[in-house]
Amino acid sequence: MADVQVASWTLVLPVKRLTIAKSRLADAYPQHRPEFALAFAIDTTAAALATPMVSGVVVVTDDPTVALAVTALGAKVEPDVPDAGLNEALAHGAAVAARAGTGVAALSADLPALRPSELTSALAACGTGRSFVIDLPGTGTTLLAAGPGVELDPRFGVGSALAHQASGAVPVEHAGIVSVRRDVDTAADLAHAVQLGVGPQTAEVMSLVLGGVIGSEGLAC
Ligand SMILES: Nc1nc2c(ncn2[C@@H]2O[C@H](COP(=O)(O)OP(=O)(O)OP(=O)(O)O)[C@@H](O)[C@H]2O)c(=O)[nH]1
Ligand SMILES: C=C(OP(=O)(O)O)C(=O)O
Repeated sequence: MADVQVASWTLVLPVKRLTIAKSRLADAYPQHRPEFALAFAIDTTAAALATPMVSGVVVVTDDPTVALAVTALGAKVEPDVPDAGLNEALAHGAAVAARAGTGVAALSADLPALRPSELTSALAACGTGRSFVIDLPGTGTTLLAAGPGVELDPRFGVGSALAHQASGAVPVEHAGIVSVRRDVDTAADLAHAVQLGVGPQTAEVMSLVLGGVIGSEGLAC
């Protein structure tokens, strides 16, 4: 737990257009890749909104299906910055989120196993400055937090764990927050998330896949 805790957080979740999202799942799940991307975003948003320390969620997306689904859950939607990429989208979302006067944290929207209790632990470990959670592979970032009034300064992308550390953000203790660290990029990541226990939308798409034509798409390990 951080020495001085931030009581309330507004989270910023980025979601690409479903037509292009989760391209690394395309080989294993050619028919259900967009459905998985949508399901991950919904399950992540729902878990974030069910976390007591989270007072609001801003989803940055240009995708109308995602926008409709997350609005129904209670999230606010902000449009993407055209052709600017992930960090610009997050910086824009963070500027909007900061109006709440809370801490602001960017959270990957591909955490289908996310548990509110573990997100609570991760946020409780974030200080009043900038903190981040390293993904399970150990090189990326799943959460970047900034206390009230502190600029988020997101540096997501390949090697973002090192980039965030080099920019002065403090890594959060790993123990007990596996669901916050389990982002799903590949079929093997998805198999691991299923083992941890995924949210209802992802479970439903998975059962569609498993009930489909055996051999055309399957649970890769
Ligand atoms: N709004 C927005 N979200 C983005 C953008 N780029 C990535 N994201 C989201 O950021 C999160 C992490 O991105 P990636 O893991 O690279 O996801 P992805 O780009 O869908 O996956 P790949 O196509 O396999 O690289 C996912 O929730 C993406 O939807 C962007 O330019 N704008
Ligand atoms: C965007 C990131 O990675 P990935 O594409 O693996 O989700 C990151 O870890 O900063």
